[in-house]
Amino acid sequence: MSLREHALSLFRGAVGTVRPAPMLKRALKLQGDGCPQLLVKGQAFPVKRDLYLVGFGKAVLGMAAAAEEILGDHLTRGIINVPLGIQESLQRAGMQEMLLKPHSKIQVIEGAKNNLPDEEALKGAVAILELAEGLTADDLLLVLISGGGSALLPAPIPPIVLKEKEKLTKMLASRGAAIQELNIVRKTLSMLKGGGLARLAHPAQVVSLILSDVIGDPLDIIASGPTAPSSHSVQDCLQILTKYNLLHNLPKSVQMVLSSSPTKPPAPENYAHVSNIILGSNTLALEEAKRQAEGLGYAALVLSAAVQGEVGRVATLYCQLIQLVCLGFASLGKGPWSDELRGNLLQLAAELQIPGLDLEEFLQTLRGLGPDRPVCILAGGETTVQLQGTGKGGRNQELALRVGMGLHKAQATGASSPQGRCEILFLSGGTDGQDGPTEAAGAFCSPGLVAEALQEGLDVEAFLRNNDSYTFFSQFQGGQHLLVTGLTGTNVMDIQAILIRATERS
Ligand SMILES: Nc1ncnc2c1ncn2[C@@H]1O[C@H](COP(=O)(O)OP(=O)(O)OP(=O)(O)O)[C@@H](O)[C@H]1O
Ligand SMILES: O=C(O)[C@H](O)CO
Repeated sequence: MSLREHALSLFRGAVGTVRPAPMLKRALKLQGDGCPQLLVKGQAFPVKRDLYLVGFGKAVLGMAAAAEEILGDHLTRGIINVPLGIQESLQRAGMQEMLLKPHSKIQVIEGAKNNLPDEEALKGAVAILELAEGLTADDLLLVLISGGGSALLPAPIPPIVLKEKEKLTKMLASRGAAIQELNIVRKTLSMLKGGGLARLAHPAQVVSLILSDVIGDPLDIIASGPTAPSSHSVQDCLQILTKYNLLHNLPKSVQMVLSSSPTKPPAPENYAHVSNIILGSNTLALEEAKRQAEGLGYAALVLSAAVQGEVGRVATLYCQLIQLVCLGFASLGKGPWSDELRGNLLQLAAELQIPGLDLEEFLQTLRGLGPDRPVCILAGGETTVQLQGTGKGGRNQELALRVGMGLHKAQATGASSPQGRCEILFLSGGTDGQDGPTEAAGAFCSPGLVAEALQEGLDVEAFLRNNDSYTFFSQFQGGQHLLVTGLTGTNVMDIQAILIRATERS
C-alpha cells in the first residue's frame, strides 16, 4: 500500500471513531426494565420517572438518532436544535443513520443559518428552556452537545434582544476574538449558556454527552458550556470587551445586564445534579489513528491534539519535524546540523504555545525509535489563517500546500538533503469533511509537489499569496491530492498525519 493509502485509511479510521453512532453506542446503554438505569461510560444514572432529551450543535442530529435507538420507549420526549438544512443534506448524502426515524419522539428545529443565531434557533432555545424548567427531581435530562451549539442555543437575558447579541458576537469575531473569548462574552449575556441550562433543569438529574470541538476540551467553553460550571465572571467579560474596543459602543440593554450580573459565577455546589461527559474529542480520534498506524507497521507517535497558531508557522513546525525524522533515517541525527534544527524546532514550538506539548520529550522518543521502522506522526487541533487574498481554500489545504512549499525549499537548499533518503507524505483534513467553504476536507502533499506543479504551469507561491489552496489542488494533477470525504456528521477539529519511510539504507 502507498503512504497515501495508509494516510487516507488512518484519517477515515480516526473520523470513524468519533462518528455519532459508534461513539454513542460505545458509551451509552440502558439497562433493566423495571427500574431502568442509564449507563454512560460505566457511570449509572437511575431513570426514576421520565427521560427527556435535548441537544444543540452541528453533530447533534446523528447523536440524537443513535441515542433514540438506544433509549427506545424509555424516552419520553426530546427537542434538538440543529443547523438549517442539515436533514436535507444528510438525506441527499445517503446518511440515513444520522436521521431520526419517521415516528421519532424528538422534535427537530433547524436554525442558525451561516452559524449565526437567528429567530428559528431562538424558538428552539425557548422550547428547550421551557422543557428544562418543568422538570422534577424524578426526571432525567439527557443533553447532547457538539460544536456550533452556541449559535444554536441563543437565549439573551432580557432586555437584550437577539439582534443586539448577534451584532456583538459578529463584531467580536471580526476583530479576531478567539472562541474562548467569544464564549465568555456569550455566557455572560445568556440565560442558558454558562451553566444556565443545568441550573434551570434542577432538581432533575442532568447528564450531558459532549463532542468537543475546542482545543483542550474545556467543558465551560464548548458550545458555551450550558451545563458546565463557569469559571468566568462578568469581570472577564468586561476585560474582553475592553480588549476589542467594544465597551463604549454597547447597547443600553447589554450595559444593563452587565451592571446587574453577579460578580462571581454560581458556586460548583449548584451543579451537584449534573454530569458532563466528553464522548468524543480530537484526542480520541488521534488515539484510534495511532492504533491503526501501529497495525500497519508504523512506529506511531501523537505530537499533540492541541496544535494551534498561524498556519505558516505550523507548516514550518511540521517541515522541521519531517527533516529531523529523515536525518534519523540517514543516521545523521547527531552533529551540528541536527542541533540547529532541533533548536529551531524547540523555539518555534515555544512560540506557538501549544498547550501541554513537551517537545523535548517528544523528540527524545522520536530519536529512540531506531532507523528501520516507518514513522507516523499524528497531530490535531486548529490553525488560523489570516486571509490576505480572495482565493478559495481552507486551513487544511493551505497547511498542506505550505508544508509542500517548505519541503521543496528544504530540498533545494540542502545539497545532501536527508529528505532524499525518505518517502514522505503529509495529510491535513477537517474531521467534519469540509475545509473552509470548499467541497474538500483537506489535502495531501509530498516533497515533489512544488516542482511537479511547476511542470503543469502552476506557481504554488502565487496560489498561497491569494489563499487559493482549493483552486490549486483542484487543478494540480487532476485534483488527486485533494482529500474528499463528504460531510462526516461529526467534528473534532482537524487532523494531520505525517508518514515517513526510508527509501534506502545509508
Ligand atoms: N481561502 C481560504 N484559505 C484558507 N483558509 C480559509 C479560506 N477561507 C476561509 N478559510 C478559513 O476557514 C475557516 C472557516 O471554515 P470552517 O467552516 O471549516 O471552519 P470553522 O468555522 O472553524 O468551523 P468548524 O469548526 O465547524 O470546522 C476559517 O478559519 C477561515 O480562516
Ligand atoms: O458552539 C461553539 O461555541 C463552538 O463551536 C465551540 O464549541
